[in-house]
Amino acid sequence: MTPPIPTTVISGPLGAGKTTLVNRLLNDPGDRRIAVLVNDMGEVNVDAELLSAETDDGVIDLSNGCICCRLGDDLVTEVTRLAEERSFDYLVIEASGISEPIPIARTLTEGTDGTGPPENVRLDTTVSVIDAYGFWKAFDPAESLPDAAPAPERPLTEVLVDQIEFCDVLLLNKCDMVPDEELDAVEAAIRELQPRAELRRTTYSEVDPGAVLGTGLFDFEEARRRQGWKRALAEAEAADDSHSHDHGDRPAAAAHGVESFVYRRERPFDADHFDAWLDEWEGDVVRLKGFAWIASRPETVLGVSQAGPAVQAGPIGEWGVDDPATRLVIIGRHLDADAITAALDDCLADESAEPGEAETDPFPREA
Ligand SMILES: Nc1nc2c(ncn2[C@@H]2O[C@H](COP(=O)(O)OP(=O)(O)OP(=O)(O)O)[C@@H](O)[C@H]2O)c(=O)[nH]1
Repeated sequence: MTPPIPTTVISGPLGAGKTTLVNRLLNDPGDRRIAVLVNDMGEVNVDAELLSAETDDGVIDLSNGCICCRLGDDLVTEVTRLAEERSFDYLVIEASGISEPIPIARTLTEGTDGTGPPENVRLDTTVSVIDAYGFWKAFDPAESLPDAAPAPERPLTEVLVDQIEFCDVLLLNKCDMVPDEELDAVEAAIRELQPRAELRRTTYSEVDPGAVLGTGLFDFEEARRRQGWKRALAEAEAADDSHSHDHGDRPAAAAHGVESFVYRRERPFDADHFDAWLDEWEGDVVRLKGFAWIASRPETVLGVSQAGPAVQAGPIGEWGVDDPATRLVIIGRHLDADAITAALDDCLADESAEPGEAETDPFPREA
């Protein structure tokens, strides 16, 4: 059997420099023959046109939908067809700026409901291109985010956080537009969200093709484990402990006002108060994730995930063997950890209150 074709998936927010990177790869593929599958949201695939203007062939257009959701089956069909043609030996997929990388990786490794996984491709590397210049703006409540998001329930900040957290290689692009000091701050924040990926600072996505093609860095099992709540929290807590006891390499983050801490309490929240607190986001929390214990549903583990202003919270299981306890990792810039801790403490349920169902239950809540 012929070996499966290695594939790199490139994600990143709108305008970050993905097409610029793909053009570079097409122009300088080394000894590889590359095909590029481009996903754009509009009916006309602008990216495919920009690319095909520079190269004659090898660019395949998958438009008018998002490959991370609606076009999953099309993605499998198309990569299978391409791989069968064998007129190339490396596949690059450029996702649209609003595509979430996890469903794409899942489609390529597990298939969709309608299809099995494409057998003749192998996910080799996931790359995220992040715009250093636009980074803080995505979290700034004063900035109006582009309202291009086709799925209002999935705000772009949340997609951006996914793109940062789920990648093997992260290109921090547009470094020419940002002073070094500010770049250090952006990099420190990204490192809090994504400690593992190979991070490179780039201008016009200039990178050695070997850094993003054929790296062999994608590890499906590892990627799946990373998505798990327990593991994510355990790692964040370990990092938080090392933070307080041994400063390690974290002064860089602290020096730029980027920090993270873990809020732990063995007392449940009042559901309405906690829900109201989640609404009061003031722009300093970049990311919050973890488990919450809610008085109105004492058996239920409430998973909480906030990316910038976007909050999701809903039941993710029962406490079972674990003693119920709230543990939230909070990452942000210029955070006032004491004030946040005090505000969260104000949301704790009255100790004399009897646990039981609330009349109105604010959870689950979607972003
Ligand atoms: N100054 C500067 N401009 C850049 C850099 N990288 C890309 N650009 C420009 O930013 C714009 C967007 O770049 P693209 O490569 O099209 O971005 P994209 O991520 O493919 O954008 P979408 O397809 O809309 O999601 C273009 O005008 C690029 O020339 C960079 O490092 N510095």
